[in-house]
Amino acid sequence: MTMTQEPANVQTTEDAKGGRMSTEGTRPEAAADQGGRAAVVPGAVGGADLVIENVSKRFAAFTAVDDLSLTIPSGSFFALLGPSGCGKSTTLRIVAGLEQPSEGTLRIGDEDVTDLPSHRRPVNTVFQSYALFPHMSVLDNVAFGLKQRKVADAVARAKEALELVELGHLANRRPAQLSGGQQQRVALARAVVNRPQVLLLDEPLGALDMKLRRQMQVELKQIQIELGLTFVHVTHDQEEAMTMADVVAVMNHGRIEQMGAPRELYELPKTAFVANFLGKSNLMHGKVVGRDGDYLQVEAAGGLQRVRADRAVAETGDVVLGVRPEKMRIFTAGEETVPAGHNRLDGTIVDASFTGVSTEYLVEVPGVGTVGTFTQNMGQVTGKAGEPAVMCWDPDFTFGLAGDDDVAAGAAERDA
Ligand SMILES: Nc1ncnc2c1ncn2[C@@H]1O[C@H](COP(=O)(O)OP(=O)(O)OP(=O)(O)O)[C@@H](O)[C@H]1O
Repeated sequence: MTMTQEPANVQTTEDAKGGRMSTEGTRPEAAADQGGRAAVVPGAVGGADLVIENVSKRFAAFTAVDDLSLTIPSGSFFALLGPSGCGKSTTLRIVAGLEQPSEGTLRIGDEDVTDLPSHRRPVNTVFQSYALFPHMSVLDNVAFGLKQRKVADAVARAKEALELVELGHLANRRPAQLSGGQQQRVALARAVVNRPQVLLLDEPLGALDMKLRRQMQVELKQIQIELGLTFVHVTHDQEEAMTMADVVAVMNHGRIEQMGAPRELYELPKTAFVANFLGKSNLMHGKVVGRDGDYLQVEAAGGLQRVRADRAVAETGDVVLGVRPEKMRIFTAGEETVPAGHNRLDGTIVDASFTGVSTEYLVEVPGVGTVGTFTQNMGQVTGKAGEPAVMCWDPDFTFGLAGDDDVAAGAAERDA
């Protein structure tokens, strides 16, 4: 592919009237360069709050983004996580200005950017496809946008950006002479060389193999911390979102199901979709039948289970109880030592898979279905398929969801 012009996502920092951006006042690192445009001093730390208010996007009768409101704080690493088709790329494209919202407004810092064309927004996007110019050196690729705008120290800034992604030594190569991971770093250097206030990343690591992907996740996070920029990262990879982001928003059908720090979302999901899509959960229907101090007593799986009231979305009536597989212990029936007050399930092992580090069990529990758990390999053998088993867990690990929630929601999407 030969590209003859700067990609549309490359930022300029002029506003629509041709003057400097009004956000300059909030960015001490901004300074005038040639041509009267705003420039950013290399090495300075930037970033701005991104505020999305009541944004919807309809394609004919189909609603891809449904009344989305959120604030992404300056300098944070934010992940939009969701299955294919949930509307995350459309959201990113709206922020980038590549798609116009049907309704709603967007602000970056103090600036309403809803009607600003893409190239006038203080954002840059890194896509899964690197879109590098094949006939140019790595350095020229990174310097291209700055040179187009006649920025005085374009080459020096491009070199600095290449150093940031640890590719300074390959500046004279052509993209075809780089690995996929290296090409993606060049794309990243090209995106950050202007120091945009918000960097958008649309599945940027999607084309890389798993090992490189994990390595790049760590590096991207380090670069974000170093730059202090607001990063908005779109991914369908749960582990990627949790590893990298300060805040994760789980999207489903154009809406945010839940938003929070990765640990908070994982430990206390508020919907079955989040419980199943972000890691695995064992979910079971139950009914609140009483209260014991801080705990709700719930009739479920043929016994009385407990959940802390402050970890349940409803305190009366039908509920769905959930627990993560790693929070449970499993015993061969008759050999169980279930601590007092712990929740308990009785069932029959249908599969025991030894994986080296652990043994993973699938246990059929009457009234619940298949429950998954595992034990770390400490040399013990707990049981095999066909044998009765007992599982238990500390009730403090239980979470309570709405009684009419679909216990299968999000599981198929997670495994897709
Ligand atoms: N230009 C368009 N015209 C019609 N429908 C569209 C258009 N762009 C996106 N859609 C639809 O909007 C929905 C959301 O698309 P979007 O690309 O935002 O999803 P996504 O969550 O990023 O998924 P993926 O991970 O597969 O890219 C999809 O059902 C998609 O088919």
